[in-house]
Amino acid sequence: MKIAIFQMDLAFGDPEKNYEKVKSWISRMHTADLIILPELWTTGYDLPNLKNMQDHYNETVTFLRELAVQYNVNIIGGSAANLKDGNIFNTMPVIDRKGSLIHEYSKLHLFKLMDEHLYLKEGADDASFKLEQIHFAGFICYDIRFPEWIRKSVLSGAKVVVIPAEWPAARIDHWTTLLKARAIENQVYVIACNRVGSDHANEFGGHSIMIDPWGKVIAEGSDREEIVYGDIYEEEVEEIRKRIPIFDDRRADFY
Ligand SMILES: NC(=O)CCC(=O)C(=O)O
Repeated sequence: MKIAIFQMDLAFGDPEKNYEKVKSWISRMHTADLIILPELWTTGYDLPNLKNMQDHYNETVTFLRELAVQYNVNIIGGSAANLKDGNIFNTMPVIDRKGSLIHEYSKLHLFKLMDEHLYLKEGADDASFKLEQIHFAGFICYDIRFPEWIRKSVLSGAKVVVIPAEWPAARIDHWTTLLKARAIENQVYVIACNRVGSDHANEFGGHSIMIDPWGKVIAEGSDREEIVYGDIYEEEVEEIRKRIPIFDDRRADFY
C-alpha cells in the first residue's frame, strides 16, 4: 500500500482556506492508495470558536468523500471538530476509495496543556478498522503516550497504527521516541502525520514519520510543509513477529 502523509500548515480558524489547500495539493498525491491529514486540520486549535460551527464535521466529511471518489484514494482525514448533542469531539473520519465513511474515532485522551479539557469531550470509540483488507488502528496525538490503549488494538489484530497530530516542536524528541517505541513494542507499522507552522501558542514540529515493525524509519518529513511518501507491506509484520515472537512469549497470566 502506497501512503502519502500531508504535513500541512493550517489557516487558523478558517476551514475554507484549509479545504482549498488540500484540494490544490491532492492531485500531487494521486498515485497513493492512502492519504493521511493532520489533527484538527480544518481549524487548528481555535477551540473557543468550535461551538459556533454546527455543520462543520459533516461538511468536512462530505468534502473528503468527494475527493476520495474523484481521486480514487482512501483518506484518513486527520481529525475535525465534531459537535454532537452539545459536546464537541475531536474526531477522525476514515473514508474509502468509494467515498464511504467506514470508521470514526474520537480522541480518547484530552491534552490539558493545550486546553482540550476546557472545550472538548473525550471519545469512547474502538480504534480498529479495516481498509483494503488490512487491519488498522487510528489514534490521535496525545493518545500515543498511552501504550496500553494502543496495545489493546494490536491484541485484537491491528497491523498498522495511524496517528494524526498537532505536536509542538518543543517536544519533537518525545514524538519521535514514543512513535518508535510504539512500533517496536507492538511490531506494527506506525504512520504519523504532524502539522507544521504555528498558532498564537505553539510552533508545530512536522517530522511526520513512517516506521516499520522492526522500528526502522521508512520515511520522515522535515519541519516544513510537504508530502511524505512510503510503502507498507502487511506480510512484513508476520516476518518480524516470527523473528522475535513477543506475542507468543508475553505472560498474559501476569499482566
Ligand atoms: N495535540 C496534542 O495532543 C499534543 C500532545 C503533546 O504535545 C504531547 O506532548 O503529548
